[in-house]
Amino acid sequence: NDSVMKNEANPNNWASQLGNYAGQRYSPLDQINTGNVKDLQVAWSFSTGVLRGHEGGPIVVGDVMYIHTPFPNKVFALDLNNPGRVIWKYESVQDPTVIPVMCCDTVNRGVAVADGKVFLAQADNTLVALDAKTGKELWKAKNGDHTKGETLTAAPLVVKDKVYVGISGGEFGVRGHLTAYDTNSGKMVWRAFSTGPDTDVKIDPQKTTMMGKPIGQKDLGVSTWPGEEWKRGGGTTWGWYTYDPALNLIYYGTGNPGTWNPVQRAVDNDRNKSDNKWSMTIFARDPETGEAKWVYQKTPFDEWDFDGVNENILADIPINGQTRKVLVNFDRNGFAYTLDRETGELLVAQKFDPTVNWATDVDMKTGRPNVVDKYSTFANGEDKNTAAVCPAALGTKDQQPASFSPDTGLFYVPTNHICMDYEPFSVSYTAGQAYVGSTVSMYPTPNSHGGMGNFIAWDAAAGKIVWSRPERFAVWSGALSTKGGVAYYGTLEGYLVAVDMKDGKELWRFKTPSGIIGNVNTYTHNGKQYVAVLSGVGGWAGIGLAAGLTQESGANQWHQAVHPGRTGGTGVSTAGLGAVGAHQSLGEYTQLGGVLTVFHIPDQR
Ligand SMILES: O=C(O)c1cc(C(=O)O)c2c(n1)C(=O)C(=O)c1cc(C(=O)O)[nH]c1-2
Repeated sequence: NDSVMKNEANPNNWASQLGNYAGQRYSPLDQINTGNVKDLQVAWSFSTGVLRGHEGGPIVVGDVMYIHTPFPNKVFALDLNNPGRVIWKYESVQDPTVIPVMCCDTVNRGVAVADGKVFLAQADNTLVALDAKTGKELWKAKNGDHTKGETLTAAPLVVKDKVYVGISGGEFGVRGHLTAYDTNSGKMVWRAFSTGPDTDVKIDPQKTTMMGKPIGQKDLGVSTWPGEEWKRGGGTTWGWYTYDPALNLIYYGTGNPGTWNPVQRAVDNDRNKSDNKWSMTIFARDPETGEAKWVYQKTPFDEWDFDGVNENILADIPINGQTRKVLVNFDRNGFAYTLDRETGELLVAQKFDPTVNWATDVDMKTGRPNVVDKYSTFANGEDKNTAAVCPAALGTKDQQPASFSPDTGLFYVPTNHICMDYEPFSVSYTAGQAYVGSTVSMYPTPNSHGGMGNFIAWDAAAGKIVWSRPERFAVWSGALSTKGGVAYYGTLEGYLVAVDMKDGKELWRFKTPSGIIGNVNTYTHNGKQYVAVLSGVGGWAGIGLAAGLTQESGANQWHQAVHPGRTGGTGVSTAGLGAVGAHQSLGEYTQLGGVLTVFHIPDQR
């Protein structure tokens, strides 16, 4: 899209959620740098008036900043010439019965701005286009049905004359898809499913490649599932989407394969027949037609809820002395993958946390993980209670997007440091009811630094951690790297932290009003650089606070919701699908509340 490219090319803007089509979350601004970041102070702040988890971040185009909230998905256009003045406000009317079918808090990862329009994907599956000047509704499209467990949380992507949206609901047996709508009319142009026959998935087995070769076999999206399980096969698309204009390919990943109980997804009780394709898969698709150019499945036959939806960051980096056009993915499963983004060739697959134990490594010939039996939750055709799997279902990284700096050639990655006990059980499918089929409890990685997060620098050519900073809680906020040599991230306690990109040394921190699960952005206004972030604790990591699950009673209520008919299990430790136990003490550090905070160096210009 010409307007997106033009806005992104101007470093005064922060034009899209991930900063640019490549998803790099890097800014060439350097007024705020390693020498002066210690002088950063609050310039202004703005309350969104909404509680619960604030993901995503502010978009800045020219003199206007656009921010959004979790359900009910308000959007504000703010005047930067009169900081915080509301130019317009959009507030949808949504059926609140959408809230209980959102698995991991009522989050929204932000709006897209293109062609004078603001695109918002509402929780209730409405995709709406607003006039960027006035906030008036231009059109609406219906992308799903929450009574079947379908919701929207992901940020839309605009390429040329189409806007792309995914779908959430993997925990409700939703069948995932990515859908393209015409930006002018809101008419659906194509929809590509994640499971099912090749025609639905837009795979041509003779042309679409996997590990460099045509897939060959037909309809693997059906045959790798027992019976009709693919119809409730998850593979939802609630993460981030990136785009390479030169190759004309869009990239995104698919989530967990429906129920978390692997037995119900096994063909003939044989894991080797049960890849559950195309869940947990990176897709490279033609944006015009949706046809899949290549695919790569990271976790075939998932047994741990390692959704493969994390952002695919596009970068050109030297590998073995040759500059390669790569895609780098920090997966929930704890492996960081470097692939050739034109062909899907797997170049590097290494753990980005050494404590990851469910697989020893990735076979570079087949691209498949070598699973450690002890941590499998499936054995001899039966489900198996398994303790001390690392990472937990929260993943070594979840939705929190990483950053790539072309200056250092390194990736700056917010990570989790949490393990789990996993107890699968049989669950029957009812549309609109949770289809989880596992009790999970989570806790800090044992025998480690005691905390539940790390912020790391990663070399994607070597597959190695360059430096790592331990954090008390999961680092659930998106990172920013800058030409000024400073990287930023937020913590669940609410600190915005600035570190030296060279060695990870802390340069500055500030406690914002609530825990940060939003993404840090930067822009300039009237020639001066600002850093901005949304606070508002929540998301899956903060679900205990967001949904009031820290009390035993609340915990059991949630437990009952996802495990109807069962008793409270071990109470608080398994609540919120296991996330509450891990982050039990979060309430000692922060409370709910959505606030935008904008920082500057006061005496700069
Ligand atoms: O399977 C799904 O459809 C689905 C959706 C979402 C979502 O839309 O937020 C999450 C997850 N799964 C999930 O597995 C997960 O870890 C998660 C974390 C978060 C969050 O915002 O903190 N959302 C989601």
